[in-house]
Amino acid sequence: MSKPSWTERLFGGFKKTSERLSENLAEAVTKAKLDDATLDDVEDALIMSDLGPSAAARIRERLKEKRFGLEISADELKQAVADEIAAILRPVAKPLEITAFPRPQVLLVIGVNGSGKTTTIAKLAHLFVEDDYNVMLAAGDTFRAAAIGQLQTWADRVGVPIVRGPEGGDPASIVFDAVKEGTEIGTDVLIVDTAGRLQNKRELMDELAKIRKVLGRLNPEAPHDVVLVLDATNGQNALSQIDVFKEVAGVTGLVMTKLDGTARGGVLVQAAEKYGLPIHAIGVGEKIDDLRPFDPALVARVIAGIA
Ligand SMILES: Nc1nc2c(ncn2[C@@H]2O[C@H](COP(=O)(O)OP(=O)(O)OP(=O)(O)O)[C@@H](O)[C@H]2O)c(=O)[nH]1
Repeated sequence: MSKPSWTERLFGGFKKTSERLSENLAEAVTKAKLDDATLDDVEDALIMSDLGPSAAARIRERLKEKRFGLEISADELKQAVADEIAAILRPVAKPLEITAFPRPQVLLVIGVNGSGKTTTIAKLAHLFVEDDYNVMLAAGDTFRAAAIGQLQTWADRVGVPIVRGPEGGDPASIVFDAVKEGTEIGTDVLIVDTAGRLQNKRELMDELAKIRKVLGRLNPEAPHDVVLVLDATNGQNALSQIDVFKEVAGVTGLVMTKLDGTARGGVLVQAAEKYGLPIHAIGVGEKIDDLRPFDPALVARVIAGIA
């Protein structure tokens, strides 16, 4: 059997989310014409699918403006909802671009333990390597020896160099060494793993501030990107992490992981609507090529359950 295409995997990954919304929308259309009762049901369906009250109300209003009193089938409704979801997602879809000069472009990757941070770093490295960039990793999560080992394994698998220090070592000095070494060997992108311990905001803030200070000495523009990795299966909790990390770490963009196997993919729309932060990519599996740049029209269709 041939390997499924990325689109097929995306549909497969989002299956639970799209089934939920698609069923809820189909149930909403019990009358031929779009009236207030149907719009209420659509709004409820969107909220139940984790799109959040604000995006749901916005989509309801847009549908009302465009279609009120007109005949609409379940399929047309799904398409109309997909169009509105795409309109919310489009402004935030922004792939990570390597534009920094001087190089390397420094990406700090943050997120709570288990969010998929390490895997996402490896997947991003793989994407950049595929685009012919020279990539280096820095093991700035020195809190646990296992985290350093895990990143090393991924670096070997992807075939990129890694700068690491001992467990409990100083992340800022590892990042400093990495930028120096990266500059010498012509690295385009330096991806820095960090210990995203939200349990202690102060410690995390201090650690990131120190990394920034050290980086700033080498290149005032660095870090160029502060990417927050979120686990979609955490639903609303993932969204509250945005609030905290925005305040603590100056997040510049998001990657949402584990959109496969959750019915909560709607949180992606909620995140887009509520925060307006760039969404760089989405993760739909554990394999190295299970991360792709974020395509709003495709994702909107998948969420609305249009094959
Ligand atoms: N299904 C699925 N699993 C994922 C995805 N991304 C990561 N994972 C899995 O989630 C688990 C945690 O991923 P890690 O990358 O180790 O997460 P981390 O945030 O670095 O966590 P720590 O290693 O505990 O700091 C691993 O088993 C990954 O394989 C995804 O998009 N989909």
